[in-house]
Amino acid sequence: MQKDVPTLFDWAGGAAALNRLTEVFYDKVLADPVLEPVFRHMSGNHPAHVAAFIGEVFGGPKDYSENHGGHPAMISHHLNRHLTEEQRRRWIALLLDAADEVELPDDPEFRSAFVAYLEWGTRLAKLNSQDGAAPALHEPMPRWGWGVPGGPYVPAAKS
Ligand code: HEM
Repeated sequence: MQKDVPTLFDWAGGAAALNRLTEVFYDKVLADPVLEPVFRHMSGNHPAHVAAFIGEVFGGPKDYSENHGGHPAMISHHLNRHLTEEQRRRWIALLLDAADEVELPDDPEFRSAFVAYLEWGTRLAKLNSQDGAAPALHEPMPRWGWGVPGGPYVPAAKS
């Protein structure tokens, strides 16, 4: 096991990198025929709030919990939105395009953890957006880690 494994937040490049990611992402969203109608009325702070949420999940500062209502607020934003599978998939596809564009780390270990979180989070958002969904609002903030790889890519030492 590696010593001093960075958080996903630090490895991604911290708040500046995640803010760049969501800025580029929501520009794509607003130019996308599938997602534009869903996000047409979002506030100008939406990209920064999503960056803060993901940052906290990835082990960064508790900005979303302390300043934006925490996990219950995030869940509530998705209630009754009736998100479709097509919208969910497009959301992930555009976020991964944005990740490449802003040059988030592309090591297999980081991208594996990143995609695993996005799959989990977007599927929950879709479930919670359907009629009759009754999500537990007081679940703690999720915390995402490296999973099986255990840490970022480390090149093999030359012998
Ligand atoms: C990991 C997955 C996701 C995360 C972490 C996430 C996070 C968030 C957060 C933090 C907010 C509140 C923003 C604010 O405070 O202004 C929000 C709102 C929202 N999210 Fe998500 N979300 C995810 C997936 C999705 C998906 C897949 C969709 C649709 C395809 C979606 C649609 C929305 C909408 C429509 C809002 C409200 C926008 C508005 O205020 O007009 N989310 N999301």
